[in-house]
Order: sequence, then structure tokens, then C-alpha cells
Amino acid sequence: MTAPELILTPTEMKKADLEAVASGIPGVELMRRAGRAVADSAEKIVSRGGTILVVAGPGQNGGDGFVAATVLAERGYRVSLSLLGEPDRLTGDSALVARDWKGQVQRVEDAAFHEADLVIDALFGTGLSRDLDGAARHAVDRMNGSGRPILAVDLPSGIDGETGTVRGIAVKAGRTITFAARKPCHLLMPGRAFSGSIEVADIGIGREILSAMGGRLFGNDPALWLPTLPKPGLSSHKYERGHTLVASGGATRTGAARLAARAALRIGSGLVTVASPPEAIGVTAAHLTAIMLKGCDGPEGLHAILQDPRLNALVLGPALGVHANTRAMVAVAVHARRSLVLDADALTSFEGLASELHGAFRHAPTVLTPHDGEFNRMFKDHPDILDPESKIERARRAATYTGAVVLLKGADTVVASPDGRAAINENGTPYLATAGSGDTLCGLIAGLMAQNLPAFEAACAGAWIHAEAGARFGPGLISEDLAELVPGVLRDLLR
Ligand SMILES: NC(=O)C1=CN([C@@H]2O[C@H](COP(=O)(O)OP(=O)(O)OC[C@H]3O[C@@H](n4cnc5c(N)ncnc54)[C@H](O)[C@@H]3O)[C@@H](O)[C@H]2O)[C@@H](O)CC1
Ligand SMILES: Nc1ncnc2c1ncn2[C@@H]1O[C@H](COP(=O)(O)OP(=O)(O)O)[C@@H](O)[C@H]1O
Ligand SMILES: [K+]
Repeated sequence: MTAPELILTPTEMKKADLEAVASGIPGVELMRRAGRAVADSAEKIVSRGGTILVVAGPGQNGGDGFVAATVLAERGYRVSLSLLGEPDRLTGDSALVARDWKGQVQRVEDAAFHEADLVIDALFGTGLSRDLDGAARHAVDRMNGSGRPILAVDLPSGIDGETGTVRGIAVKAGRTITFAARKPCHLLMPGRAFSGSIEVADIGIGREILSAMGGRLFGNDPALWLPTLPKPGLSSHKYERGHTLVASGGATRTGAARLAARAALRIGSGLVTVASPPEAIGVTAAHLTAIMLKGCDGPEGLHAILQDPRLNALVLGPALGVHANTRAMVAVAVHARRSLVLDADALTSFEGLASELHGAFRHAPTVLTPHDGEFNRMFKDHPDILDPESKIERARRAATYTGAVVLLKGADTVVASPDGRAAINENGTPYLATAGSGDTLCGLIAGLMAQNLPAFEAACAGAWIHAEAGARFGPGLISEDLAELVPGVLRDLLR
């Protein structure tokens, strides 16, 4: 089993670089390795003899570009190099490696993009500190307009390494080669879309250094949670596999709970019960087979049902209605200290009332699964939570504030734990943007928690399995399909 993928922020990466230097690898050697890796990557795109244009910036990212240009010229490519700024203003390792470049240094304004078989973007990397303007902006605009293949060094210039946002304008790369570890911008939108395919080059910075400097942010891949995924033993009985309860909306709003319930059952919860308002029991009963049904009249009804200690995981929110009654049901669930997933109306019912949830979920495993709209409504009076540019930071602050694991949905779903760990999911498909897809997700997470997965692992595994199921189906996906695709995904995971 491989170790979970560590993602390092630009600040953490800088520290890791310094640590590697302290451990005996000179900084200029790191740069030479990085530049050589860029050259190797370019060689996979253009065959020898081809024309390559390196566009270098004023910092150390530009230094990687100088190394790549030198190596590629030695290997028989026709290489030209354009620099943003003056050669005698280069500093540090960049200034050193620039001396090895024997060709001309052109002004970036004179770069002949159209003649290149490949453009190497070494303008800015993790040191970007403000929006692009003037000559930098113009260069990126021309690069994007050239229609030539672009290989970005470390990250596409103009993308913020930490947040993945575009700072004025950004290079639209077909491929990005980064060093030692991916940075958040390679997984977060829109940075992920600007990066193209991503290659991580080993430049000799060991995992011990990377995990000592980072170790809190991960790519959400199975290595992160597969060891916790349950496999029933030979003598398991259904109660050992947990019992999930899903609260349903009224007579015309019962579908969402059924979707969540079906997903909980498919992911392996031994039993699943839908708690239905009395007036909706008939409708719901007509649609359920393996899933059980219980009448549940509001918060008092929920309190009564939860007297059964075997019900160990709970979904509240899908189609439950936005009102005080829903808030009261959340209070009952919190008081009962069961594993809890709150979604949709259970979140929106706290619009502007997030202070009621301050620290509320510290005592039992809880996952909140908002999309951006729900998140913004919940925390609208909390600029400290809403304002950070980084989606990871927003989710982390909400997790710290509420004491719950927060899964902030989207193409780049972020899962953040109050203990500081976070993971970014990237295996989804836009076909998941379909009605009821989120209801299925919360059923999967609750079903995993019913089987005793900790909240963070359950949220990460649920997000990945949900996305994987959607991606396997692709065009034409409707949310009813998702739970039915789960067995195939599980089979491959548990093989
Ligand atoms: N030892 C290390 O730290 C290593 C660093 N490496 C490379 O170094 C890069 C980081 O280098 P730096 O920290 O020098 O940062 P960058 O090279 O990304 O950019 C910083 C430079 O750009 C200027 N700048 C920032 N924003 C600007 C804007 N909007 N318009 C115009 N100028 C702007 C800054 O004044 C500075 O001169 C990494 O991305 C990576 O490519 C690699 O060589 C591997 C080793
Ligand atoms: N473009 C996309 N790429 C990948 N996943 C997506 C995309 N758009 C939405 N999703 C996923 O689809 C699900 C939609 O959930 P949600 O917005 O709650 O839908 P609903 O309320 O209809 O159930 C989330 O898991 C989200 O991460
Ligand atoms: K770059």
C-alpha cells in the first residue's frame, strides 16, 4: 500500500527546500535537478531537433527555465530564451545557472511564440506575489494566444500556488511539471484546469522532510482511508455493520431520503431505516424494500426513535424543510451523540445562525456537507470563515468553529477536519452535477460512519467513491444510478 499523497503549500515547500539544503543538497543542485526534469519532460513532447522557446521570469522559477534551456540545447534542440526583466537583475541560484546558458537572452517582448514547437513557461512559480500586469500580463496573453503547446514549470504562471486562483491572467498549460510534491493549486479549481496533466519530479527531497514540513494536506486517494474501510468477517451479523437512520421530508419530498438510504445500504450499513413524517409513510412505503420505515413526528419523534441504541448513524437535511423544526431535530441528534451527517436543509435552516453551532459537534463524529451556496448562507455573519481566498482555509475554519468535519463540495471537493487535516478530491466528473447527487453522497458517508469509520475517513472515502461511481457512468448519469455503481467500485477497492 502506497502512502497518502502529501500536498505542500508554497510556504511549506519553501521550508522543505531550505531543510533539504540544510541536509546537504546545495540549492543550486536542487535547481539543476528541477531544470533537468523540465528538459526530460519537454523531450517527451517534442523530438530532438525541434524548436523550443523558454520564457523565463525574474525569480528562481526563471532559473529552472535557464537550466532547462541549457540542457535542451546540449541535447540538440533549437532553443531560444526570453527573459522578463534584465539578466543582471537575476539573483541567487538563478544568477548562477544563467551563466551556463550560452545562447542569446531575448527580451520577452521579442519572443517568437509562433515559431516554437513547445513553449516552456518559467515566468513565475510559487513566488508570485501580486496580480500580473504590464509586460508579464502581455507575455502570458501572447503565450496563450499562440496556440502552441505549453509546458509550465512548477505551476502555470499567474496561478496562485496556495489558492489556485487566477491573479489577473494565467498561462493555460497542456502539461505542468512540479517538484517534490503537488501544490494546492494543482488540485483546486480553477488552477487544476490551467495546469493540464501534471507530472511530479523527484528532486531528491525525501518524504521525511516533506511530511515534517507539511503532513496536514493530502490528495484524496484511497491510500488515505482504505485501511479503515470495513470488510465483513465470516461471522459478522447485520448489527455489527451498523444501522443508519435517514430523516425524510413530507409527502411530496420523500425522494431525497430514499436516495440517501439506498446509498447507505449499498456502502454496507447492515440496516437502514427511513424516519418519515406520519403523512408521508404511505408514499415512502410504496418505494422501499430492503430499507425499513418508521414514523417520526418532528423532534419528539426523532427523540423517541433514538432511544434504540443500535441506530448509530444519522442523516438529517435532504428535503427536510428550512425551518425551526429542522433546527430542533439537529439539536436532538446532537444531544443523542450519534454519528451524524448534516446536509441541505439542515444547513440552510441555520442561515445566519452559525453561532448556534459553535463547538456543537465536538462530542460525536459529525460531517457537514455544504455546497458553496449552503456554506455561504450558514456563515454569512462570519467573514473570518468566508473571506479566505483558499477553499481549504474556508473549510478548515468552519471545521474548527463547529467541531465537525466539513466537506465543502464542488469539482474540487475539500474535506477538512477540526484536527487540521484536509484532503482535496479530484476524481469526479461534471456529470455529478445532477439533482440528488448530494443526497447520495451523504448516505454514503453516513453508511460508512455506521460501520465505524471515523468522520474524516468516512467523508474522504464517501467523496471518492461517489466521484468514482459518477466518473465510471459518465454521460446520462442520474442520481439513482450512483448507489447501484457503488458495488463495482467497492469490489475494485477491496480486491
Ligand atoms: N530551492 C528552491 O527554493 C527551489 C525553487 N525552485 C523554483 O523556484 C520557484 C520559486 O522561486 P521564487 O521564490 O524566486 O519565485 P518565482 O520565481 O515564482 O517569482 C518570484 C519573482 O517574481 C517577481 N514577481 C512576483 N510576482 C510578480 C508579478 N505579478 N509581476 C512581476 N513580477 C513578479 C518577484 O519579485 C520575484 O522576483 C519555484 O516555483 C520553483 O520553480 C526549484 O528550482 C527547485 C528548488
Ligand atoms: N463539475 C463537477 N465535477 C465534479 N463533481 C461535481 C461537479 N459539480 C458537482 N459535483 C459533485 O456533485 C455533488 C452535488 O451535490 P449537491 O450540490 O448537494 O447536489 P443536490 O443538492 O442536487 O443533491 C457534490 O458531491 C459535488 O461535489
Ligand atoms: K511557471
